[in-house]
Amino acid sequence: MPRPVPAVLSIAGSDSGGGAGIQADLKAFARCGVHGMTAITALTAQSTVGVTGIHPVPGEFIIEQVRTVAADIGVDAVKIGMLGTAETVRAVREALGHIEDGVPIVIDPVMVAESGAVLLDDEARAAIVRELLPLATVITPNLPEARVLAAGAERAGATERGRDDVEDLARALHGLGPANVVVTGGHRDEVTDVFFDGTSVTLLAGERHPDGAAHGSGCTHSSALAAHLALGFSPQEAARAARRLASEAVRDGHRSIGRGPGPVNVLGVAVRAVTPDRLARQA
Ligand SMILES: Nc1ncnc2c1ncn2[C@@H]1O[C@H](COP(=O)(O)OP(=O)(O)OP(=O)(O)O)[C@@H](O)[C@H]1O
Ligand SMILES: Cc1ncc(COP(=O)(O)O)c(N)n1
Repeated sequence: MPRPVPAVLSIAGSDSGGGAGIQADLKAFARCGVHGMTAITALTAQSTVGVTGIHPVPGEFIIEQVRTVAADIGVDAVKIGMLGTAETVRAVREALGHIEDGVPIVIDPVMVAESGAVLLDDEARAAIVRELLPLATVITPNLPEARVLAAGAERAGATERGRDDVEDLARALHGLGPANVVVTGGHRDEVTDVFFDGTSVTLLAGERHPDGAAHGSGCTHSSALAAHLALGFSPQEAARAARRLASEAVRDGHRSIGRGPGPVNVLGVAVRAVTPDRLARQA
């Protein structure tokens, strides 16, 4: 029987502070109207201020999480976030073997948390480039992540271009194998996402919300993008929708939750908490 709504799988880390990682992914999936599922790669003890510990999930158990949901529910799109170690990258590569060919895969090459904590070691970065990027329908690095990945591409002789032009970065990253590249704009003044499909560059512009809260913006963006692919949108349409949703989530973000960069709020536009006071006023 066909699924009543698409089912989207996040293979990513847990943020105990609830701002990024799988916690952000599930909220973004709910906002997009798809059924969200998770295969957790690592537990982080994390707040808005920093990460005090990382507990990787054994590779075999990452594979088991994916195999179990794929066998029963099925998967219409995959989003891959924090991986952390090369062993995890290899396990995720193997886990993808349990998902049908042709299912869209969105990879957000998470390297550093908004708070500055390092979430990916050097060996894992090389493994992502080698084992996962060629399988991606879309990759969604932010500007610093794009620079790091493109530097690897230059060493491999894939590009001779200047590294600081964002369009050139997107082209260089396309050379690493993904079908489409979005370099997200959160780290640039004009906050324009740059989309490249191997033929042409499209600039995805929108409003900038300098006073918003952006912890989890990248996770929200890549999950919304995967959800829109599962809903049948083209990669470019999905990237445009994801940019809009992430931007609204930053605008509605909670700056006063925690002492560091506050979490995005992707459900803020749609949901109002019912408090005893509000309920009494309505009665
Ligand atoms: N201040 C902002 N105003 C509007 N949109 C924003 C803002 N900051 C980020 N975005 C949007 O959010 C999405 C994620 O971009 P960003 O570059 O922040 O990702 P990221 O750095 O990977 O996020 P994270 O901080 O979660 O790792 C993009 O579509 C981007 O345009
Ligand atoms: C588990 C996990 N995954 C991803 C991020 C990146 O998100 P951000 O850069 O917004 O902190 C994070 N902080 N934690």
